[in-house]
Formats: sequence, C-alpha cells, structure tokens
Amino acid sequence: MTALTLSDLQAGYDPDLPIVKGVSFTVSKGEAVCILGPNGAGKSTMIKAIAGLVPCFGGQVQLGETEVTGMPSHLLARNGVGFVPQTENIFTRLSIIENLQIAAQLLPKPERPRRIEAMLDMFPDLAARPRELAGALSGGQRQMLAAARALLTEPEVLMLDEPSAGLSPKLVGQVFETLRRISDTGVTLVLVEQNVRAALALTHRALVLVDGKLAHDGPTDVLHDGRFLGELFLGHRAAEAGR
Ligand SMILES: Nc1ncnc2c1ncn2[C@@H]1O[C@H](COP(=O)(O)OP(=O)(O)OP(=O)(O)O)[C@@H](O)[C@H]1O
Repeated sequence: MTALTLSDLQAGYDPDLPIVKGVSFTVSKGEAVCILGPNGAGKSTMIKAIAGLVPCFGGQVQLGETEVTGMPSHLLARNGVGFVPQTENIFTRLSIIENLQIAAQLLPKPERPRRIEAMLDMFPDLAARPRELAGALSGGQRQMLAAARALLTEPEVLMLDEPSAGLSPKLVGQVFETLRRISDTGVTLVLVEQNVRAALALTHRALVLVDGKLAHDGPTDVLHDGRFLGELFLGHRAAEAGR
C-alpha cells in the first residue's frame, strides 16, 4: 500500500524560482527511504514542502489516497504525518515531560497520558529524567525527544530533516539505532541525510536529488559504490532517474 506520493511537485520560496523542480515518487507503507544529494540540491525544501512548511507551486502530495498538498503542518500531524525539523525541534527551556505534554495537545485529552507513557517506554533515556530541562540534553537525546514528540500522535509517516546534523559519530549511531527501532514498528520513514553511510545502513531505498530534480530512485545497495554516488551528486548520472 502507498503511504506517500509526490506527483510533479514544484516548491520553493519564490514562484519564479522553484527549488523543487517537478519531483515524482511513491513511498510504500512501512518503507524506510533516504533522500540524498549535494548541498543546496533542495532536499530540505522538498521535505518541508511535504510537511506544509514551504509553499508548493505545482503538482501534488498525497497521503495514501488523500491529497494534502499545502496542508498546514498541524493538520498534517492530525492526518498521520510527523515531521522532525533539523533545528528548533524541541523547547529547550521546558522539561522533557513538558515537551511531550505540548506535543500531546494535538490528541484528544483522554488519549494523552497513554501516548506520553508509550513514548517514555520507547525512549528509556528520556524516561530516566522526565523533569530535566530539554536544553540540558545531549545532541542525541535532543533528537530522541524531537522524534518522541513527532511520534506521540502515532503518525503513519515520520519525516526527519538531517537527524545526524551536528552529532558526534557515537551519537549518530544512537540516533540511527533509535530510527531502526521506529522503522521496525512499521512506521514509514522518510529522512533527508548528509551522513550517507548512516542513511544507507538504515534504509533500503534512496532518492538522490540534484538541482531540484530526481537523479536516482532505487535500492541503496548500488550506492555503496561511492563512485556511482559521486557521479550522481555531480549530475553525470541524472538519466538514472526512474529506472
Ligand atoms: N528560507 C529560505 N528562503 C529562500 N531560499 C532558501 C531558504 N532556505 C533555503 N533556500 C535556498 O534553497 C536552495 C536549496 O536549499 P535546501 O536547504 O533545500 O538544500 P539541501 O539540499 O537541503 O542542502 P543542504 O544539504 O546543504 O542542507 C538553496 O539555494 C538555498 O539557498
């Protein structure tokens, strides 16, 4: 079953200068997909456009059978999309539990305690110190809190923008281990990543975006050959798209 479909999506900050220039792909339910590409290719812009945070100028985004193009992020959250932005994804002056309580406000009141408990069960590192200020957490723990906030509403699709950004290799390992556990629960994962090695180890399929267009959509195993990926990044293999 299809979880997410992009059809000829065009998006950006100025309608005369689209950053995402007609991208189409589908993601199946339960799949884990990474979006790779050189700096400035438009990866973050594309994921933010899907998440309702950047304007779409053309094309469509569908969640299952439902069109959600341009739907604001809080409504998308109610429709099964969780999004973890790259920065400012937690309230640093509030405690862990308060961060979860705020995210839980999207849920009907009676469901909130059960979902907060579920997140504390899933993230023992957070459960160990619920009253600690989020700003005092390590980079990896912050990403876990950000993921927990997004998972509270039980999204079918969880999208993350560079979850490894600014983390030490050890913390990257922890975050990706957490993402694997999330993926194993059946949640569809779509992540933008600069850390190609970590992304390829987690996901089975990669989309490579070059200059706002899809240059590759296929299994990650061929990308373990760094040369192939390098050529893709440089745009020499743009014809691979859709093969
Ligand atoms: N808020 C914004 N307003 C205007 N232009 C922006 C904004 N954010 C990004 N851009 C531009 O959009 C283009 C694509 O940026 P984007 O961050 O989507 O690329 P990316 O592939 O995610 O890059 P990176 O891997 O470096 O994060 C860049 O030219 C960038 O300058």
